[in-house]
Formats: sequence, C-alpha cells, structure tokens
Amino acid sequence: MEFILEDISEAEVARRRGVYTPLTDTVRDLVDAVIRTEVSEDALDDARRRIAEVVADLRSKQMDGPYGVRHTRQNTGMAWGNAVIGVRNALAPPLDVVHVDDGVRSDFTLGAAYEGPPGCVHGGVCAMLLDHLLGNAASTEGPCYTGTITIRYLRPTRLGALSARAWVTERTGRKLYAKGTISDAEGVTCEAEGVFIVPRSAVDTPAVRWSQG
Ligand SMILES: CCCCCCCCCCCCCC(=O)SCCNC(=O)CCNC(=O)[C@H](O)C(C)(C)COP(=O)(O)OP(=O)(O)OC[C@H]1O[C@@H](n2cnc3c(N)ncnc32)[C@H](O)[C@@H]1OP(=O)(O)O
Repeated sequence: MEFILEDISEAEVARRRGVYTPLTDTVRDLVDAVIRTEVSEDALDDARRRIAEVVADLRSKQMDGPYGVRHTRQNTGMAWGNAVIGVRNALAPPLDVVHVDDGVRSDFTLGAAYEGPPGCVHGGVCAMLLDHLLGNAASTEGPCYTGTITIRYLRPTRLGALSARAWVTERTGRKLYAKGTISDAEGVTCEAEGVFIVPRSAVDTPAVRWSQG
C-alpha cells in the first residue's frame, strides 16, 4: 500500500484536471439520466449500444489496476480515483473540500444517484462523506486511516444542496479524534465522531494537500 509520486508540475496537474473534470461530470450526468429517463425501450437499447462503443474506446488503452493515490513533489494530492473526491471517478459525489480555520468544509449537491429513503440521501452515503471529511481534517500532518467512526442520524437528509464540515478535537500520539456534521438549509441532519490513526509506517510521510482532490 504505497502512495505514488507523480513527478509533474502544478500547471500540469491543473491542465489534466481541466481535461478530466468535464469527462467525469458528463459521466455523472449520464448516471443521473439513466436513473430518471422515461424514453422508449428501443431508445434505451440504442443508448446502451452507443455507450458500449465509448467504453470500448476508453478501454483501448488502460492502466493496470486502480489509479492509486498519487502526489506531486510539491505534495499536492492526486487521489483521482478516490470514492469521494476522485476527479476521474463519476461515482464520487462532486465533493470539493476546502480548508477553513478550524478544519475542512465542503458545499455540494446530491441528486438522484445518492437516494436511500424517498427523496433523501442514503445513510451509507452520509457516512462515507463524513468519514472522508473527518479523515481529511485529521490528515493535515500526515495520512490518517479511520480506526472507528460513529454516525448519529438526527433527521433525514434531503437530496439537494448540502454542506459538511469536520474538525479535530484532540490528538493523543498517533490518534486524532475528529467530529463533523452534514447540514441542509434548516441545520444539522447528521453528525459523526471518530478516531483516525496515523499508521506506524507513515509517521515520516509528508503531509499532502488532499483537499483539491
Ligand atoms: C486512505 C488514504 C486516502 C488518501 C486520500 C486523502 C484523504 C484524506 C482523508 C482520508 C479519509 C479516508 C479514510 C479511509 O477511508 S481509511 C480506510 C478505512 N480504514 C482502514 O482501512 C484502517 C484499517 N486498519 C488499519 O490499517 C490499522 O488497524 C490502523 C492503522 C487503524 C491501526 O494500526 P496501528 O498498527 O497503527 O495501530 P496500533 O495497534 O499501533 O494502535 C495505535 C493506537 O490506536 C488505537 N487503535 C488501533 N486501532 C483502532 C481502531 N480501529 N479504532 C480505535 N482505536 C484504534 C490503539 O488502541 C492504540 O491506542 P493507544 O493504545 O496508543 O492509546
């Protein structure tokens, strides 16, 4: 389990981000369209055929295995396959995490692809987002892994515009305790607390700025 050095400039990171982001956004749009389409079954079959052609084009040149967790010499993180922030991952909600004074926050919109209860965000999706954000808040001095996380669902989280934040409450050796919340326009819908651990093997790994994906 290794982080990969991608020896490219910050300008090249930005250029590649600019190339992949619209592609990933279009695939996200495709996912939403498939969930909500009401076109005829013939039209669906035609769509499937055309999408399969695009998949075959993309597969004509592929890397082995997952994208991995990469970083530049300037320690800019490129976790572009990541399930929450991956620039190349259409399954990832489009989560853009920013550092704020007391931790991290993100404003985002969750649509039909994230539904659990009717019109509401799946509880597992809330847990995934909070896990990432708490982990991100705890990872400022080095990569942290989730040890234990507890989520309390206060009321349903409706699909739509949401925000989340996370912050570190305490540090004891390699253990960082963090808390976080997801909120809609009426306030907090669920909250989390967890312990994140800097693995023994990673104590000398430099902190990487993961927030920009
Ligand atoms: C993930 C990277 C992605 C990069 C993208 C960027 C994003 C950043 C955001 C990332 C967010 C995404 C995050 C993800 O998705 S991380 C993915 C989900 N998490 C994992 O897969 C973790 C799997 N477990 C492990 O690797 C090890 O067990 C760890 C590293 C956790 C500890 O193994 P290690 O050998 O180092 O530990 P130790 O035995 O020396 O114990 C040390 C201390 O820790 C205490 N302890 C141990 N285990 C637990 C536990 N489960 N709960 C609570 N406490 C625990 C233990 O009592 C002791 O305390 P004390 O006795 O000293 O008081």
